[in-house]
Amino acid sequence: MTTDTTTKDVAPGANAPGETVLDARGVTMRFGGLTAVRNVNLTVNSGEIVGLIGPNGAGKTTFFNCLTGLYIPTEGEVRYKGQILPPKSFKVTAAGIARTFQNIRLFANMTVLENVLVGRHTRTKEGLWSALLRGPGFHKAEAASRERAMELLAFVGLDAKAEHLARNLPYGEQRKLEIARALASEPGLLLLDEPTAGMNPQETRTTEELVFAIRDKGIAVLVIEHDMRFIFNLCDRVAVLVQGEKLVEGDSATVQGDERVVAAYLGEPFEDAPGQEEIAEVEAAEAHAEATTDDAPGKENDR
Ligand SMILES: Nc1ncnc2c1ncn2[C@@H]1O[C@H](COP(=O)(O)OP(=O)(O)OP(=O)(O)O)[C@@H](O)[C@H]1O
Repeated sequence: MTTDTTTKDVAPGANAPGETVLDARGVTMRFGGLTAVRNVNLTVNSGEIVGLIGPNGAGKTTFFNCLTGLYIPTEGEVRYKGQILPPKSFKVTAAGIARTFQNIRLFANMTVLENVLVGRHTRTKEGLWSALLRGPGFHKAEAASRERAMELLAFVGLDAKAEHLARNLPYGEQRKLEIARALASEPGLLLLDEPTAGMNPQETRTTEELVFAIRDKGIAVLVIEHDMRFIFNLCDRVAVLVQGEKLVEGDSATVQGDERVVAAYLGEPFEDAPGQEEIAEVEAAEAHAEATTDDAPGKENDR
């Protein structure tokens, strides 16, 4: 598979340099008694690839859902290029945010090209009557849409498979098709939810190149991923969510070197973690208790 990542031209939804593309403030999402996301602030600027990492159940996908209108946050607000986002997925897509899903959501029995054409509906101006009557306006718009869809398929390296059924693509290519479909709405911000899940190392590397190429077209990217190598190679900034809260945010080196992040990934407590002195004290107390127990009468019966 060849991914055309050399094209440096600018995408129709491209952002102006220096622009704050996404500004999420104080986002909290509760499900009954469970607070899945708590008071999270996150910005994504033009030209950036930002990573969102955290252990399973940390609230990453819930946060994505709050950004894309799938959930209305219990508290907080989300702005895209300064405008508060409407609380409906299709309106968020029309505003300029596109996403892929953790579990692939393609139309399995449609062709690769048709899947991308579906992704273009928010950018197609032709109305229902024009489509039904199939007038000249419709045919012109349809031809332009096809041309753009084929460009996007070439961009992700799937143009040769345009007429294949989506369900017949290998898993890694289905993930790329999802990205092409998301790009078809001409976004300024692309959210990727675990884009390399289930991929082999070679596919992961081409996905990495593809994300860089998307950034180079002027589209900002926010990506959730469990593959740390992928994240730290790719991202300008990484935010770490743990138990719904943002624990750390910074460049790859800062985040990788933060001992709270290491602790969170190992499932150890990260708040008030004991220092060397406390550990030595506890070990001494345990040794003392053991010695006392060994001397105590009746210890054999206790075992
Ligand atoms: N619709 C929902 N109703 C109730 N609880 C939910 C809902 N969606 C998510 N949760 C809970 O919110 C918490 C965060 O889940 P979420 O899927 O956002 O985590 P995640 O970081 O994306 O995890 P993973 O890495 O495993 O995908 C979990 O405890 C989950 O069970």
